[in-house]
Amino acid sequence: MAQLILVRHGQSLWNALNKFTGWVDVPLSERGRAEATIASCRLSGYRVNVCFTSKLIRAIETATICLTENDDICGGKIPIIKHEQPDADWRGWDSYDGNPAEELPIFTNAALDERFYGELQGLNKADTAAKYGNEQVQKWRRSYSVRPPGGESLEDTQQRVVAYFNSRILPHLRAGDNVLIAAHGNSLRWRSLSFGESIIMMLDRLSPDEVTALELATGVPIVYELDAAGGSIGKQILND
Ligand SMILES: O=C(O)[C@@H](CO)OP(=O)(O)O
Repeated sequence: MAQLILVRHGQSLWNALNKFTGWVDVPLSERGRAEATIASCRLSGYRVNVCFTSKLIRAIETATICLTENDDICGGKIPIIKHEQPDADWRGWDSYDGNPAEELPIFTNAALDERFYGELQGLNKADTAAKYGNEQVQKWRRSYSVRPPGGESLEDTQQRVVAYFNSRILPHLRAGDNVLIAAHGNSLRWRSLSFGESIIMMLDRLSPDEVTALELATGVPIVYELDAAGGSIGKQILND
């Protein structure tokens, strides 16, 4: 049995300003870093074997704070960030095979990035609602299939997240590793997770309406207990 821990990044500087952020790489605010520290405390007693984050700094910061402010979580290992998608001018600068006995990998991949908000990125959410109407903005933000102008729908986001989850993360869970994923509101707002050809892993049995209404708090870990097949047999939200 393995544990899957999901955490939405702590508050970013643009969350604080109520701006559409998407793929814009905005760091955590002071409050966001404090939220990640609190998440780390709430995870005391839990043990993580491998971590996955998006490529965005707010998720990476959250993961590193969670894993370094509480020694127990890594079981004494050193977390090492491993970029799965090096930049075009990468010259092997972070090349290192690693030592699994001493190090805990934090894999970063754009597949876990926030939903791409296209032309809305950088705009204030309240100003945008005043300009286009609440209903339209709510559709862009929370409907399942509607894309914001030039951006991704929740469905588009979910497809890339689930494909990555199945190929990279699920094998770790099946092998019994406890996994921490630090990512984003829309990349964690999964309706279901498929396992191979069939959907056998319904972490939360949510309808499309329920999934779009789901709001994840920043910096609050959600722990799923999984059975050997990867099905959810328990869920705990660590918010107190
Ligand atoms: O701006 C964003 O990237 C996201 C998360 O903060 O916003 P929303 O809540 O509208 O999905």
